[in-house]
Amino acid sequence: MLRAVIQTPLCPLHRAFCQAPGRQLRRIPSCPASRSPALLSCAPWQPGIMAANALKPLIAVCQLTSTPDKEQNFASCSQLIREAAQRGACVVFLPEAFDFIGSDMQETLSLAENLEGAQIQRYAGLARECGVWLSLGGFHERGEDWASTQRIYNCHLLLDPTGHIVATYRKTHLCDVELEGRVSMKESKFTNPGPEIVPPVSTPAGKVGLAICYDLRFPEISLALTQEGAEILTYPSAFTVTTGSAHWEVLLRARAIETQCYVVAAAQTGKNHERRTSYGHTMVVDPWGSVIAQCQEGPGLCYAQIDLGYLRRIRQEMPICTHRRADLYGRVTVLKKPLPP
Ligand SMILES: O=C(O)CNC(=O)[C@H](CS)NC(=O)CCC(=O)C(=O)O
Repeated sequence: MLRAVIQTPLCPLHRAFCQAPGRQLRRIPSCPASRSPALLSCAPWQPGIMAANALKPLIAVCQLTSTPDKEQNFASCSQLIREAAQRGACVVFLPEAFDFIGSDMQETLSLAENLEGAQIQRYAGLARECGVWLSLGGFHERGEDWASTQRIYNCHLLLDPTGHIVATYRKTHLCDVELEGRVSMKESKFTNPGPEIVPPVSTPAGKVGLAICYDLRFPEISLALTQEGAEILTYPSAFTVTTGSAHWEVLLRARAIETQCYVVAAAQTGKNHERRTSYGHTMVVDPWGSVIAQCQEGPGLCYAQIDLGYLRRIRQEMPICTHRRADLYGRVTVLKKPLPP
């Protein structure tokens, strides 16, 4: 029983309960993380659980309904980040377009800022104040070439608890998709593709590989990041309802299973503006492919504990990375200097 408790990613409520000496671990029905059957079992508190929890850092994943109103979006994000920090999360993940979702291309371009702008400054302040790492998925960034291209980048930033930007990844696969009568997206009309894949970054939860939304459909990038040492793959997203209901969970679990990484996917949910609704289903998948946390409908948070011991055991017991046949199909890696297209 103790074993089951130690291996179970406990939500912060469970964790708090579990750490109280002599208490029973109980299901808390209002907790969105308590979906998996393992979380519903009762177990007596035992010494050692606290130590085991300390080795399994807690992460928080945010689900939002961004609109064109930047102030309102910041207020929503900061509330979630504060709540996550209070519950003890060390890394907080925000979805693609956490800053805003414009109602048309012109509005999107006019609301975009550069990395030195007020928006990122405010998030740096929040990271410092709360003492957390922040994964800011999909910031609408006016890059250095803004004046000449009049296009932005879709930029995923990682901030450390001092508010420093420790990594920036600019979305490399742009979503140009036309499903007649249902979905129409032409991201390349207002976005430049990122020039490179960024090596994973060490955080207290593990080594984080950065990607964004539509990148999820390209297993090559997840494999390249894993071969560079990633333990946690991140896909901050704003999936459509049509494609999300068909593909979202399958793709996330497939990426987790084939790379043996944790997969963290913060998502937009609900009605962003008159003509846009996002799929939601923010989730965390473990390296075995189990969904260990998931948000309900609407804005909110879910939590998971990252157990790198569990990840290592899976990779040891099923060492797929040593079974690759690079002699047959080549090797996918992060190229320091990408080849010209
Ligand atoms: O444009 C913004 O403001 C924020 N960015 C997005 O919403 C992006 C580009 S349009 N959306 C996707 O990539 C959806 C992918 C998707 O739905 C799929 O792969 O099925």
